Amino acid sequence: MEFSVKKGGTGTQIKGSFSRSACHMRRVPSAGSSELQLSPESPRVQSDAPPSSLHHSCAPLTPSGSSISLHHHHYQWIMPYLTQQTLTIQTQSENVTVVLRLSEMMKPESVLMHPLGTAAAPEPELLCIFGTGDLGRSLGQRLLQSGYRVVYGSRRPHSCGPLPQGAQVMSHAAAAAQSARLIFICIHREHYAFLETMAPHLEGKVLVDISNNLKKDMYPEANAAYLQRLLPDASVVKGLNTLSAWALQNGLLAGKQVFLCGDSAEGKQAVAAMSTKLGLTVLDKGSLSAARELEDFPLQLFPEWRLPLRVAVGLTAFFFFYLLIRDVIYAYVEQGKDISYRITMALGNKVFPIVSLIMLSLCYLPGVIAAFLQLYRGTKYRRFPDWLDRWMLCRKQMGLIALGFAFLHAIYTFVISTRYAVRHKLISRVVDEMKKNKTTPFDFDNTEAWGQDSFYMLGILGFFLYVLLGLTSLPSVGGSLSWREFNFIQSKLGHLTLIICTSHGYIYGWNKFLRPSTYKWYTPPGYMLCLVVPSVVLVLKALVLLPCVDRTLTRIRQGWERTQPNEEMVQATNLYVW
Ligand SMILES: NC(=O)C1=CN([C@@H]2O[C@H](COP(=O)(O)OP(=O)(O)OC[C@H]3O[C@@H](n4cnc5c(N)ncnc54)[C@H](OP(=O)(O)O)[C@@H]3O)[C@@H](O)[C@H]2O)C=CC1
Ligand SMILES: [Fe+3]
Repeated sequence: MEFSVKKGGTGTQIKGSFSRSACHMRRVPSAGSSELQLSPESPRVQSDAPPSSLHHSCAPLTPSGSSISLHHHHYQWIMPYLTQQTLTIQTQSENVTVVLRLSEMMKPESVLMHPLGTAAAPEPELLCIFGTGDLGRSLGQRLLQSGYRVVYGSRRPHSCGPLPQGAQVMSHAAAAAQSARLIFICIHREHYAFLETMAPHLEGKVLVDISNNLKKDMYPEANAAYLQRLLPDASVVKGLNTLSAWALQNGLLAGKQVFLCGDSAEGKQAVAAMSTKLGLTVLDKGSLSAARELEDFPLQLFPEWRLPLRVAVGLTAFFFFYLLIRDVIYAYVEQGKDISYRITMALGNKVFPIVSLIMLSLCYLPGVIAAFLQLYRGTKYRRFPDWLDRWMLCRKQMGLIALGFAFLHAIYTFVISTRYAVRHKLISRVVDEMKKNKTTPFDFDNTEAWGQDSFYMLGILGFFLYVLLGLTSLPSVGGSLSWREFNFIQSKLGHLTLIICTSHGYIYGWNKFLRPSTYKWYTPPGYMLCLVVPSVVLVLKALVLLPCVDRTLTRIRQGWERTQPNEEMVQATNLYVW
């Protein structure tokens, strides 16, 4: 922050320093130059607190009046020291511009030196809250801590229970009659009706509707719209309803995003300014007609996770029962063996990688479907079908669930060979071989060794890339990457991960594909089934990457259209363009 002071005067100069608790200024005999420079010790002061110390260098004052450019936060702080001076204080921030122009030339001897405490600081803004319930109390406490004055409107001002220290409480009408322009309605919607009787008191006020409902579509109109209908002369702003009393009380607000909507721009601006002071980040959602959308937000339960979770649960259930029948029940029925102990570990370690690989490929499938759709239509200016849109929007969640399953697979793989059943099988095999008097019980199969080593290598590499993809999908990591870097990792490395993991699956079954015993009850094994989707995705992706296809697709994505739209088509297309 830079300060420059130009002060009218005849060779007068001021030397001084400002600090939080004191101000020192003194006149210094003219040194002959013409400007007074104020240069703060810390060049960038962004906080609410005034600069801890501003040392002003000496310089004489010019005859043109004085001006100091300050951040508006410092304006209140510096004011007491500048009373009755010929000073222009200009503070510029997004929405505050304060210009004080005092008529006379600055007379340094008239600078009042007094501690900050005794200065006539402007009174903090008064805010009103209707309702002394959980939310009302927590909100009031937070507002008081942020430097506001708070007055409550209550049905029972004398018996409404403990309220935050420093707040006043009175009847609704008396509270509304106070100077507060913003009134927070912290009352359940069912009780709004009484507010209609108070219409004259609430005329011109900004009413902040924070209410939520217990479920969607409980009422024919949004709560805020209902409030506006009851009180047409007030400006209703819907917002802050995604906050909870608990978060307000515990101060967990910094950077939290809140939504606002309302028909009065001034009303919204006032609520936004207050919210910013509370440390919240405000997002304007437009007019009051968006109120229903805002009221539905707190009722949502992981909306973007719903589809991926359903897919994951569906696939897990399907493959679990499929493998249960093929492995455990088949062995019991056909061979009379009870291997049900495999349900817990062996079956799990088959289901998890299968679901993981299918879900990973489902992250990349919508991308290639979209590419083919654009190629088929010859334009990018037509909306994708809704199902494809929704699918594309939850790719990140699909990927993270796939990563979770891959983690489980990795952990299971570590312990699977240490199990009793495996050790027992191994030892019995050795003993059997010895009993049969074989001289070389441990024939070394080079191909088998190659196959297993490659299988593990691909598994480890695939898992590493999986984790890398997962990490870059975190907002804090992804945010630090450029778009090209992010795209490289999520697209190029993503497809590489898919290739490696699919190869891992192929190598697992490389010598089993043609064996008739693999197809128990004429069903293919799980790992074969799970290779279908990734293989299809990779083949389609390879087709998209063919130079002739890629060229056309790139042109389409740059805005080229195969057919010039005639008027009729434009009309039809307009329905799809977004
Ligand atoms: N609690 C939370 O975390 C959140 C709550 N909200 C919303 O805030 C609103 C208030 O919630 P909350 O504070 O939890 O609820 P409470 O039940 O704790 O408080 C509601 C307050 O409304 C007043 N009230 C009750 N009945 C009537 C009536 N018949 N006429 C007039 N006033 C009445 C009372 O205050 P008095 O006795 O002083 O008149 C009462 O304390 C609700 O709409 C809720 O959806 C929104 C986000 C989070
Ligand atoms: Fe594996």
